[in-house]
Order: sequence, then C-alpha cells, then structure tokens
Amino acid sequence: MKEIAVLGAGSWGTALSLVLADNGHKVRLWSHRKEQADEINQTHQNLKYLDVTLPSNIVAYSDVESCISGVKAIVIVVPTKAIREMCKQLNKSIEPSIPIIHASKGIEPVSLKRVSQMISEELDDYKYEDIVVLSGPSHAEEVALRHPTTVTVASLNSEHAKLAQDLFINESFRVYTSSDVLGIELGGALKNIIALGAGISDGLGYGDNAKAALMTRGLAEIARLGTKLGANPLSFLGLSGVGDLIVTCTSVHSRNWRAGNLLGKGHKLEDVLKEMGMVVEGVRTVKAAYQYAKEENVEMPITEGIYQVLFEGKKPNEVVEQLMNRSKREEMNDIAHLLYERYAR
Ligand SMILES: NC(=O)C1=CN([C@@H]2O[C@H](COP(=O)(O)OP(=O)(O)OC[C@H]3O[C@@H](n4cnc5c(N)ncnc54)[C@H](O)[C@@H]3O)[C@@H](O)[C@H]2O)C=CC1
Ligand SMILES: O=C(CO)COP(=O)(O)O
Repeated sequence: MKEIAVLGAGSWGTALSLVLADNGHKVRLWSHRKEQADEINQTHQNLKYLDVTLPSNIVAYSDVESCISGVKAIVIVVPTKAIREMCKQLNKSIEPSIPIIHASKGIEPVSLKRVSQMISEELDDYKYEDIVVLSGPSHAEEVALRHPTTVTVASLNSEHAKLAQDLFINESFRVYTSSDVLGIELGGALKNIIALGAGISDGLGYGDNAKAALMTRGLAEIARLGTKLGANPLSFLGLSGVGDLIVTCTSVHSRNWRAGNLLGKGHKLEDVLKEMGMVVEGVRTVKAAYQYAKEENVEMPITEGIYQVLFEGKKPNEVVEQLMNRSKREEMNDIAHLLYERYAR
C-alpha cells in the first residue's frame, strides 16, 4: 500500500483514483475548489463528473501542500490549460525525487509544448526524463465500471514507467510500458482533433464511410506530424494512437465527439462549450497542431478544416466539400510508408 496524490478531481482524476484505490492504495484526491473537496468527503461522490460511490481510501483535499506531503507518487490530471498554474503551486513543496505521472491529453497553443515539457519547465529541479505519461483508450465512465481497459505508460526513465505500471495494473486495467514519450503524448492529444471531426461528420448526418475515412486519414496526419517531430511511427499503431482514436471517434462518452456533433448540427462553438461543462481538449490542441503544421510544412488538411470550422466561421459542409475535392493523388498510407522507410530498407 502506498499513499498517492491525484491532482485534478474531474472525471479522469476520479476514475484513476478508483483504480489506485482498488489496488489497495490510499488516495489523496486534490480539487482546486474547496466546495468540491468538501462535497467529496461528505458524500463520497463526485456527481458532476462521475456517477460512482467512492471508497473510504479516497480522501479529497483542497490544499495542494498537505495533499502531496509524504506521498510516494503524484498523478497530475488537470486540463492542459491548467498544467502550468498547477505546477507553480506544486513547486513550493514538491520533492524532486517523487515520481510524477501525468494523464492529461493536450498541446499548448503558441508554445506548442506537450504536457511533460510544461511540467518539467515549471518544476525547478525536476527532469523531463523522469516524467511518466499515461494514455490510451480509456473513458472514465467505463473505467469506473471496471470494464476491461488498456493503457500505456511511457517514460525515458524505465524505473518510473515500471513503477507507474505496478501502481495501476489490475485485472480490469491493463498497463503496458513504452519509452516513446513523444509518440504516446502526441497520439493522445492529436486524436482529440479527429474526434471533433468525427462528431462534426455525424452531426452533419454522414454515415460510417465518412467516419472511417476521417479516422484513417486522420491517423495518417497524426503519424505524419508525430514522426516529423521524432516520435516512433509504431506508437501510432498502438493504444495511444489508433486505440485512442477509435474510442474517441466512436463513443458517446467522448466530450470531443459530442462537441463536434453539436457543431455539425449548426451550434456555435461558444454555446457548445458552455453546454459541455467539461474540458474539450481538442479545441485548444487544434490551434497548436494547425500552427505546427504551418510552421513545419506538414500536410494536415483535416486538421486545417476543423480549425476553419472552429475559428474561421467556415461551415462544416463546406469543409467536407473542400476535403473531397482536393487534387487527385495516390493513396500513400503514411504509417506503412514511414515504417518501411525506417525498418525495411
Ligand atoms: N474523462 C476521460 O475519460 C479522460 C480524460 N483524459 C484527460 O484528462 C484531463 C482531465 O480531463 P477530465 O478529468 O476528463 O476533465 P473534467 O472536465 O471532467 O474535469 C476537469 C477538472 O479540472 C478542474 N480544473 C479546472 N480548471 C482547473 C485549474 N485551473 N486548476 C486545477 N483544476 C482545474 C475542474 O474543476 C475539474 O475538476 C484532460 O486532459 C483529458 O483529456 C484522459 C483520458 C480519459
Ligand atoms: O481521452 C479520452 C478517452 O481515451 C477521453 O476523450 P474525451 O476527452 O473526448 O472525452
């Protein structure tokens, strides 16, 4: 049994706390809102985010310093936009030797930084190499029901990756390890853009053919950008690549899919985000990916189209027309091509 701090009491922080609690650990679940922490401790529920009763080995905190004091590992799972602010609070009291596992899926616009990069930038004395990312096809709602789920934990520090695997693995939550931090983080973040697209397509009333096309060509875009940045192309065929892409594009649990669905039905982004009431990471990540693609000269027409719908007022059906009328070309399966280039020649 270990004491573990989980920072971020939304859907995913609550579900990951349940996994740790099932494994016999004592969990300190931090919320930045005192009323939420009080409610969790009084009712043993966190109903706005997850419909589940929490066991007594999950205790909520609203003071970050006492939450992390003496713990054996810290799990960071706040929305990407809150990562820097959260780390600034941690900086005052964190011991640099404590393993950090993050489970947030996003890229910061403008700086184009991944979550592990932001964490290591904000925490003095904390090395990027030691951070672990946890990602994969894992909707909180199903994890809370103990439905079979698989994820990957990646770190350049293999000891930390193994420690994260040992903390979380159990009979309904299977955890693999990887050393490709870049690929695992990018796969988890970029699939949210394609899930917005899948939702838009469904909202427009297009069927399975269109969605399959978006997912396949979307994966090609993810892999194209990811490998350009140095990720291993094989990672995009794994749990945090194609696995997370499938689950997010096809599930009603996905907030990115649901937001896209409303956009496809003609609702305004501002109203959609109000209605969701939970984080829709793809909205910020598409800004970052669009900027990356322009700067690095990477062809990402689906990402560009979704950016245009979200931020340039383009109508979803116009974007579909634009995608369908691109110049004729040979199908190049980017991942197969990248693998061939890297391994077969
Ligand atoms: N919900 C899911 O099934 C999964 C979510 N994720 C990722 O986990 C991360 C968190 O997502 P969810 O828990 O689902 O979000 P959520 O929308 O359910 O909850 C977000 C939580 O963050 C808190 N928060 C908001 N601003 C904050 C700030 N400035 N400082 C500290 N806390 C703040 C909110 O009060 C809330 O408790 C995201 O990056 C998401 O992509 C990853 C895998 C699965
Ligand atoms: O990442 C997720 C499942 O793996 C959750 O996706 P949403 O943020 O779209 O709900």
